[in-house]
Amino acid sequence: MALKRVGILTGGGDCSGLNAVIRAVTRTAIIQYGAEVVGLEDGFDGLVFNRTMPLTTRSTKDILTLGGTILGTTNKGNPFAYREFDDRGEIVVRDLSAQAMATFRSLELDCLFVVGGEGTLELGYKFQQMGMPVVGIPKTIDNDLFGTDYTFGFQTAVQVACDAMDRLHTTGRSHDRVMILEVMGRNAGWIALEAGLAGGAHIILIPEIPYNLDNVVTKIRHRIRGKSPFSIIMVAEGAREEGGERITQGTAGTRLQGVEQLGGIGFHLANQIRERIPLEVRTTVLGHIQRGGSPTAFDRVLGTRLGAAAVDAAARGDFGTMVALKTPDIVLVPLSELAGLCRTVPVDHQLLRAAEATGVNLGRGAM
Ligand SMILES: Nc1ncnc2c1ncn2[C@@H]1O[C@H](COP(=O)(O)OP(=O)(O)OP(=O)(O)O)[C@@H](O)[C@H]1O
Ligand SMILES: O=P(O)(O)OC[C@H]1O[C@](O)(CO)[C@@H](O)[C@@H]1O
Ligand SMILES: [Mg+2]
Repeated sequence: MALKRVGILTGGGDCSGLNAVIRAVTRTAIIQYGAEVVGLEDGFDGLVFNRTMPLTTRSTKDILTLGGTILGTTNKGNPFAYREFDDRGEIVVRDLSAQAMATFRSLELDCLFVVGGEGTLELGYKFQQMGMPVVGIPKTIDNDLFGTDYTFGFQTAVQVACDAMDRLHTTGRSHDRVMILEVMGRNAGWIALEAGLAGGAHIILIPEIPYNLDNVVTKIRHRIRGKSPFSIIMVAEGAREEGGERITQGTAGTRLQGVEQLGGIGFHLANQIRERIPLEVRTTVLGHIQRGGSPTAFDRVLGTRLGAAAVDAAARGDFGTMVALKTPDIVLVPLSELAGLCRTVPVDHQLLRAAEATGVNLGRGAM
């Protein structure tokens, strides 16, 4: 189909590479199809409240290397259950999806490119079912989307976490300490696992494998008896002890989201370990540093490939799909196959085998 006017929004937590995607969509739509491109601001809020910005080759010319998203984003603001404070300070929940559909029609868009993780893409799928032509583009540092080898943003987050590990190694070794690094990932351990392997962690704890504390302590004691007494532990924010609960910071600050904010396992683990070993224990929480800053070359290339392929898919009329990396190709996956699913690390994954084969303790089984 001829593309005249297309829209794009970015939703969920930001990550590196979002601007590479925005640039690729904009340039492909203009250069290949002569279309106009409309940016929706702050995720689906832009669609609900008609907040837009024109995107051109000029306005996107210096953003390939830029972190964040020039469109803005939010991990709140579900238009199907929009939470706001009323005059009395009480939370009211309203369905604003019809308002979003009305904006879409008034903007005379041929389609909407929805760049997001599983939460944002589920919303995209709901709008697709209401008649909006949607093409999804998989984003998230968590790498927890089915259907794609990798989401963009993940490799950059892993690189940042790996750099942090390298630095913790030198200080940990110098002081003979146990150094714990807590990383993001929500309910998936991908960042912890890949960055832990890349950074030579001695212990990696992920949500998919509740850890046995005795096991962890045994590994540390084993190292204390050896020639390198220090230990480096990588722990995912969603990790928990066998029989224990995930540790959270309560609900998000504004109370408008209701989603649990994870974090705190690094300090909890430090307290658990400290009592049982003769070394000092220190915790570093990497936090949003993983999401900020310039994307790695891999994420710039992946974002550019996905953005270009998404526009080609729209021009063919392939709506209700997500563009995805199936190495070495970019393929299309139906949004219906992804909705509501979260891809966690399978407990028999080869990455786990490689970790244990090389002596990394995963909080389970032998050292
Ligand atoms: N299961 C769900 N069903 C419908 N809407 C959801 C669901 N989970 C989250 N949302 C909404 O989707 C939006 C973003 O969700 P979420 O925070 O999960 O981001 P995401 O797109 O998955 O990206 P990331 O996980 O990288 O932050 C928010 O508006 C949130 O309210
Ligand atoms: O930006 P916020 O609201 O603190 O969200 C943090 C969450 O978002 C992510 O960075 C991306 O989904 C998770 O890894 C993390 O749990
Ligand atoms: Mg998500």
